[in-house]
Amino acid sequence: MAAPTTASRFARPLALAAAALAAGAAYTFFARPRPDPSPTSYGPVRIVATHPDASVNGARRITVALPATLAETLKTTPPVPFFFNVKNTDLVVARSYTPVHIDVQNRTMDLLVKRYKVGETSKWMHRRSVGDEIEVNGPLREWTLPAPSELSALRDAKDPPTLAMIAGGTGVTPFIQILESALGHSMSPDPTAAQSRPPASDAAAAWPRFSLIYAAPENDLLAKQQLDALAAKFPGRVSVHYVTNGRQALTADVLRDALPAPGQGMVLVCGPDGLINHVAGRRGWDSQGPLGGLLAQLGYRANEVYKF
Ligand SMILES: Cc1cc2nc3c(=O)[nH]c(=O)nc-3n(C[C@H](O)[C@H](O)[C@H](O)COP(=O)(O)OP(=O)(O)OC[C@H]3O[C@@H](n4cnc5c(N)ncnc54)[C@H](O)[C@@H]3O)c2cc1C
Repeated sequence: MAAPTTASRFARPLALAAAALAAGAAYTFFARPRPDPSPTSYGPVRIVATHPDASVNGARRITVALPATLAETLKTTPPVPFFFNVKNTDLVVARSYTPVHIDVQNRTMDLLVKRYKVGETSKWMHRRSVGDEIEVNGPLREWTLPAPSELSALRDAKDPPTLAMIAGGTGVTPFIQILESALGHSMSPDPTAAQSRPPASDAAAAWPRFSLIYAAPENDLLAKQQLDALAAKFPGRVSVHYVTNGRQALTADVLRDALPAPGQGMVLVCGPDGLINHVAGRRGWDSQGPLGGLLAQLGYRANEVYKF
């Protein structure tokens, strides 16, 4: 047999090396396990259900399976409210969504996503199907709800303090999350998920009373059935007031009736800019801005109010 030439002697090892490199690169791109989602990195979660919200035309409840590490984080009743960023991989933009139900037994969480006609990511989310993976980053927090005992504004409170929440549109989602966490009551429409929320153990549970004012058109009230069920289950502890005939119907009288008096609670406001301006004055880009609007007229102080 003829001795191999120098070229053919190197050809085989080079080919093997090239194949090994290619395999390594393929492993890096396709086979290496991607990290679970965390506050510092995006990771994949799989959609296991997606259904229209019963009360809103144009909103979907999207249930995703939680990877083990994320399920552990959320099982220990993390401080609320928290949200996840979801990457729209068609446009390489991200939008934030607030989980409205965590199921610890089945290791899932529900996002409630309203579809905006001119919104790209909400429409993209509505087009996702069961089995699709989405990239999420979280849980993230801009602010953490304190217990009443942590608030200097409540030092002279005479009544059991009330946590009041004023929401417009999808601004209700952090409040649904706070209520589920505080009361250990499932906010899933699925009755089999009723016992799957861990008992509340964080600052939210320390609030004796909750009052939610929810402003949105009648056919735009997200999770209305769950909110009504909550008010029925906890009479005296939870009250829900709907304002369905426009922002102008959110008057000082409506607020006076539904809110704790100044010094007797805390008021959270979340929704479109117009609603926040009307109720509590303009929020700064990276600050709360001065308290204004109806709450200032009614005598609340800035340290009793938080604007999302
Ligand atoms: C911390 C946080 C939590 C959020 N949680 C949720 C949630 O649980 N469910 C949910 O559906 N959305 C939530 N949002 C809003 C969400 O992140 C997106 O802004 C929304 O889905 C629209 O994105 P888009 O790309 O489809 O539309 P965009 O192109 O961003 O906007 C489309 C149009 O919708 C208007 N718009 C966007 N968001 C709102 C809003 N919240 N209220 C009124 N008008 C709005 C915009 O002004 C614009 O005219 C949250 C936002 C933040 C910052």
